[in-house]
Amino acid sequence: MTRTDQIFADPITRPHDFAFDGKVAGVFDDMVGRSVPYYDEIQRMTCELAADFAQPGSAVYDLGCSTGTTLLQLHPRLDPSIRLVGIDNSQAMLDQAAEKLAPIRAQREVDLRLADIESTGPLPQASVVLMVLTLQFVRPLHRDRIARRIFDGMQKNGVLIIVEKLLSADSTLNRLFIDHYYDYKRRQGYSELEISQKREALENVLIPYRMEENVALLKDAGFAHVEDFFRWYNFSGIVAVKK
Ligand SMILES: Nc1ncnc2c1ncn2[C@@H]1O[C@H](C[S@+](CC[C@H]([NH3+])C(=O)[O-])CC(=O)[O-])[C@@H](O)[C@H]1O
Ligand SMILES: O=C(O)C(=O)Cc1ccccc1
Repeated sequence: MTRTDQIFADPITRPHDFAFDGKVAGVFDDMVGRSVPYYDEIQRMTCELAADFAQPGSAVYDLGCSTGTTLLQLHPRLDPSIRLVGIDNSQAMLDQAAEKLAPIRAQREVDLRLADIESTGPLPQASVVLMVLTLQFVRPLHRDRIARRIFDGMQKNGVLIIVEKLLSADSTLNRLFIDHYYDYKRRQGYSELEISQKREALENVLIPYRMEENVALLKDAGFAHVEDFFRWYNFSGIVAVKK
């Protein structure tokens, strides 16, 4: 059961970096639903595309699976021979995911693993790998290696789907996109204090790339075709196909 996000509602006396701890995990579905424009539609599109490319007998990996929202929505669209693997480095998130995914475990193999994406090994039998709002939390130094490792282990005709917050290459547009994004947060009921305290907490941990940097990252890793399938100001969805 998810509660309303009040994490940044009161003044914070000792500022600290944003962490996916127990407090955040308990309100995460409300937080992400009110903080990411078109979150439900992004989930739907991600699941549609994942189902298009998921091959029977293969595995679908969700890196940074959080509370298991994507895996749960994916389940009814996939052949029962397909194994679901959720990876996250927050035990509190995985506890929420285990609860949410319990009902489907009788029908399919679901593996939830506590691991750091920056140091996990190859992902065997992957036809689809998802990173929905996760790559942006990986330290830039590690992003190339992770993309290459995902590509190397992936089956032919497989896909990597990433959803990312973006930086605009143009400073004026960048400011305007962020202004419109904060207007969106206000419409979702977040106060000025909540918006500014969360911005500060995320500053060193959520590091957005420009669209061109993400495309180059995926192409350099080996993906033959890279295409954006979603865009709302500074949020994007990108699908990368291995031929
Ligand atoms: N190095 C890492 N290794 C493993 N997990 C990590 C790492 N860094 C961050 N995470 C995990 O990645 C997730 C990012 S949230 C994903 C939303 C979800 N995909 C959704 O579609 O609802 C995005 C957001 O909150 O904006 C968190 O659960 C972290 O614990
Ligand atoms: O709130 C933000 O600024 C975001 O980019 C989305 C988000 C959602 C949940 C946790 C961290 C960031």
